[in-house]
Amino acid sequence: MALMPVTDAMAAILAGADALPEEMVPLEDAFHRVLARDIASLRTQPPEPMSAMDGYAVRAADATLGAKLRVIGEIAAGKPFDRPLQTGEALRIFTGGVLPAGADAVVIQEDTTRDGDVVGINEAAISGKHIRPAGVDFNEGDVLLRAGTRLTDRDLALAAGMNHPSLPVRRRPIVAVLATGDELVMPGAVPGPGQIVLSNGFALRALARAEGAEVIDLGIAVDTLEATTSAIQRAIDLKADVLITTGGASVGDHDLVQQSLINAGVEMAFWRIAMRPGKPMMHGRRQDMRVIGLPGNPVSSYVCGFLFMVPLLRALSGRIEVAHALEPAVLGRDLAANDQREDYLRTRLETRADGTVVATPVMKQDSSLLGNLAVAEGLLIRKPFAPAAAAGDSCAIMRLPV
Ligand SMILES: Nc1nc2c(c(=O)[nH]1)N[C@H]1C(S)=C(S)[C@@H](COP(=O)(O)OP(=O)(O)OC[C@H]3O[C@@H](n4cnc5c(N)ncnc54)[C@H](O)[C@@H]3O)O[C@H]1N2
Ligand code: MOO
Repeated sequence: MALMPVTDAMAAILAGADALPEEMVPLEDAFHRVLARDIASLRTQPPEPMSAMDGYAVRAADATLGAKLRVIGEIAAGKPFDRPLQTGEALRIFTGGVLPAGADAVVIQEDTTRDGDVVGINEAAISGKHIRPAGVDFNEGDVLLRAGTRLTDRDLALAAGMNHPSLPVRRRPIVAVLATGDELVMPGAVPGPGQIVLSNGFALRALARAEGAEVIDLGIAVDTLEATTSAIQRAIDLKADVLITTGGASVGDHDLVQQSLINAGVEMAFWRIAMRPGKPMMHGRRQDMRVIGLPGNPVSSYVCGFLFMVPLLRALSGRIEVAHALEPAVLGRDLAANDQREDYLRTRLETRADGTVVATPVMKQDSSLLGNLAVAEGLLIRKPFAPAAAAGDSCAIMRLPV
């Protein structure tokens, strides 16, 4: 059977992956959530011209070097003055105070000498200086946050400034993660003969959480059709949007995931892709639940989770950009010609003084090597049948999360 190209696999996984429904959340809970709609400002900021400094509001034409102006009152932030400034007058003003009508400049207090209700001007005023005009930040109706944005800390401050106490965001995708394999024990246990410690789920759940997902750990299913099918049924009962399985994806007698998925009513879309690591990956759907069946090898499961699960979660979250960014780099060592599988090499990255990124793939690329995966800062992509390449040749990389 021909292996499915990586781009076709990605397209199949993303087909129809529309954004989940929207919900309103208080601003305090909106960090890193994805906006469901464009957000327009409910107010103009600042609403009126305001002083940027502590000093004196003046008419620039009056406040020439050596001028003496009569101080007629005081303006603090939130306490405007109720009459316009006349010729020869000044108003004591503080940062954030509303500039009075008639005034067109602020002289900072360091450039003045105060004597009773008279202020001496030691530095001529310049019209407009130290004034923040109304709307200099934004105006009512300005759309400053776009649907599909993953809200940063600064976005929350902006939304607050625009007077939004809550924001419409997309529901978080629910991701259920199931490990399969008789040989698996949890970290901290004493493994029996031939047993190994489960590692895949930890990276995959962290990856999903970092994309804003709500995560359910379905634990470990032993290698029987009954145990695997009933764990898959739990994901269905818990209304998972995405089910991630690891292991049991290949052709061995104990690789039961595909049959268990079919038994649980999942319609399979593909099995086996032209990719290394990750060849036995599979994908299917049961109504709204999407399934990505990842290989058991720890590196294969992580690389495929990074490559396919992350964009799927971004699409379900309504993000504008779902694909991982590709960056240009140069090879740090020679590479042999590639075969028919698109290769995702675990690579160290180093940035030279001139900004060039040098990608040096780790020497051992076996898909069981957790140590080499942990030291890798990126993945170097080699197209199927790429010819041999030499150190210094250009290449393309994706950065792994930090
Ligand atoms: N005859 C063939 N054999 C294999 C092929 C093939 O095409 N023909 N493909 C190989 C490739 S490529 C991969 S990748 C693996 C994947 O196989 P499975 O998805 O069936 O994975 P398992 O056999 O269940 O496990 C593989 C390996 O990974 C360990 N494992 C499993 N789950 C976890 C976990 N949660 N945490 C840590 N380690 C885990 C498991 O103990 C095995 O050592 O198949 C090749 N074989
Ligand atoms: O393709 Mo498998 O994922 O290399 O070990």
